[in-house]
Amino acid sequence: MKLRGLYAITDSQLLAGRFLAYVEAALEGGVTLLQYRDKSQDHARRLGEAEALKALCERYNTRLIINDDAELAARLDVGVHLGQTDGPLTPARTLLGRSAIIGATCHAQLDLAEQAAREGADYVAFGRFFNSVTKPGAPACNVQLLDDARGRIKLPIAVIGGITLDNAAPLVAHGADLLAVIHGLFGADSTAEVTRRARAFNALFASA
Ligand SMILES: Cc1ncc(COP(=O)(O)OP(=O)(O)O)c(N)n1
Ligand SMILES: Cc1nc(C(=O)O)sc1CCOP(=O)(O)O
Ligand SMILES: [Mg+2]
Repeated sequence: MKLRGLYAITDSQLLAGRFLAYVEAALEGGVTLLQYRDKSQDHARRLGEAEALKALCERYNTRLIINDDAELAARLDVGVHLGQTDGPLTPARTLLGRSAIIGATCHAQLDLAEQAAREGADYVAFGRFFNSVTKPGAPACNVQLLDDARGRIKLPIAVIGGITLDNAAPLVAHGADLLAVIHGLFGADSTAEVTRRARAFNALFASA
């Protein structure tokens, strides 16, 4: 499967009261990867929501990724996204198997991406590219890094942080494969608007 297009990420606060409706609206518009990102310790709710997302993803032929939690990913037989403090990639690969998608946060550091590649990641993520409402304190990154990554990084590249329809096109032009978006997708007033945004993010790849 080619990892290219919209990478939708959930946010439990932003999606409170409209969680599945907004996720399904995004899936209607086209989502290459869907990440379940919930930073709480409510394990029962996390399991229930992740199971519901897995069922939705199966209907829309989208791959589900769990943020931070390789054990939950293993329980559901889906992929995982690991940051630099979320545990090593190698045991996660052993736990999840060869066919699972495993992604790694690399901030603005190509050496971290090369290390993730050596350790068997399926994609690397760079960010944050713009001011992020969701994670304002994330280290900053710019498109020069994407130019530098060309030739050095063979894996699909996800970009993240403050991405909207107004600022995403240059990232795709500079080689981003996956646009990882929370607020710029789900910070919308209606399900119809979420679907429209998802379609528009995907259209950026069609014209690149
Ligand atoms: C696609 C993608 N890229 C980066 C992150 C950030 O991961 P991390 O640094 O572990 O921070 P948290 O998301 O866990 O707060 C991500 N989740 N997804
Ligand atoms: C979860 C996350 N990680 C980042 C990083 O730079 O590693 S930025 C970020 C938040 C992404 O949400 P939004 O699209 O609302 O800015
Ligand atoms: Mg993390």
